[in-house]
Amino acid sequence: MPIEAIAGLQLALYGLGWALAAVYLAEERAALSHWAAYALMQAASAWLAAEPMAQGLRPPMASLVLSVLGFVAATRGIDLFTRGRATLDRWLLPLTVLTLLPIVLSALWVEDPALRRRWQETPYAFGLGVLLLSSVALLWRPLRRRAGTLAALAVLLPSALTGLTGLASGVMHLMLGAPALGQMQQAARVPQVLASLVASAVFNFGYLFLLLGRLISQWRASARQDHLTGLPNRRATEDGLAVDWARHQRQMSGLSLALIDVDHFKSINDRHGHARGDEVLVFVARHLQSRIRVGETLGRWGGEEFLLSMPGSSLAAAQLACDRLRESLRQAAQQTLGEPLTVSIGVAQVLPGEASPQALIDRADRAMYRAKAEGRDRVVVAG
Ligand SMILES: Nc1nc2c(ncn2[C@@H]2O[C@H](COP(=O)(O)OP(=O)(O)OP(=O)(O)O)[C@@H](O)[C@H]2O)c(=O)[nH]1
Repeated sequence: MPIEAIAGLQLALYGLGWALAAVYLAEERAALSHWAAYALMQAASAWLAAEPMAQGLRPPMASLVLSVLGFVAATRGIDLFTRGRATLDRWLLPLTVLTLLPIVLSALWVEDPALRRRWQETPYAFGLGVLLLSSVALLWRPLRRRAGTLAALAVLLPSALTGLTGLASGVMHLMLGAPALGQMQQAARVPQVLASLVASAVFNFGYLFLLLGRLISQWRASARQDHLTGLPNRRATEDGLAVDWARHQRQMSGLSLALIDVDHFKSINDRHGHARGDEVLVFVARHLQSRIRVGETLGRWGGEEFLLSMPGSSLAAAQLACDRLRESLRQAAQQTLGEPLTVSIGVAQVLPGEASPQALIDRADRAMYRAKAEGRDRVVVAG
C-alpha cells in the first residue's frame, strides 16, 4: 500500500472523529464541521495522489484542489474556533480562487505535461504557503489570548512549517525543470509524507486538547451558575461568602450579609403560571445584580431567595443599601412587570467571635422571617 494511502487513512479517521464531535457538540459545531471537512478532504487528496505518486507521476488535479480546499476549511475552522470570524473572511476567498484558478485552467488547456505540472504545482505550493503563513500570522494573537502561548505555538507550528515548506517548494518549482523536480519529489516522498503525518497529528491533537480545555472550563463554570438567572448558584455563593469571611477574619474589614426573599411569590406562579414566575425571578436577579456595588456578591440561595454578601459594609450601611434595593425593585417591577412586587430582606453583620459564615446566615435568615412576619416589603436587621 502506498504511504500516501496510509496517511489518507489517518486523516480520514481524524475527519470521522471531528464529524462525530460536531454532531454532539452543538456550540462548537461550526468549527468542528470545518475540521471534519479539512481532514476528509485531505484524506481524499492523499488517496487520489497515492497511485500516481507511487508510479513517479504528478498528483492529479483533483488531489491538489482538494488539498487546497482542505487547508482553507482548516483555517476557517480555527477562525471560527477563536470566534474571529471577520478576520479571515476578507482574504480567504480571493486567495483560494487565485490558487485554484491556474490549477484548474492549466488542467483544461495546457497540453504539454511538463508545462502543465509547473502551472499546477507552482500555484499550489505558493498558494498553500501564503494561505498557511498568513493564517498563522492572523490567528497567533487570538489563539494566544484564548489558549496561552504554549498551546498557540503547538497548534500553529505545524501550519507555519507546512507553509514555509510550501513556499520553498514553490521556489523550487520555478527554478528547476520538471524532470529534475520529479526525481527530487520521488526521493523526498517518504519523509514528506511522514512529516505531514506528524504535522496533522499535532494539528488534530492540539485542537482536540484546546477543545477539551474549553469544554472543561465551560462545564466548571456552568456547575457554579444558576441555570435560570445566570447568578452564582448556592454552592458558588457559599464559596464567595467563605472568601469574604476569610478576608474579614484576616483584616477585620467588616462583613454584612442580606437574605432577600420575594414576597408572595407562590401567588405569581398560581395566578400566571410557572413560566411567568421564572420570568419574574430573572427580572429580580437582573435588577438586583445591576444595583449592587463592585466587590459585592449576589447569588441565588434557593427558590425565590437571594443572598447578598457585602464585604466592608457596616450594619447601618448595609441596611441603607438594602432599603434602596428594595425600593428600586418595587418601582422597577411596577414599571416593567406592571404589577406590584416586593421583597423582604434580613440583614446581619459579623459579630466579634462569631464562629462561622453559617451563624451569620442563620441570623440574617431569622431577620428575614421577622420582616415577613412584620408585614413584608421591609428590611429588618439582626440584633
Ligand atoms: N417559577 C418558579 N417558581 C419557583 C422556583 N423556585 C421556587 N419556586 C416557587 O416559589 C414558591 C415559594 O413559595 P413560598 O415559600 O410559600 O413563599 P411565598 O409565596 O413567596 O410567600 P412568602 O415568602 O411568605 O412571602 C413556591 O411555590 C415554589 O414552587 C423557580 O425556579 N421558578
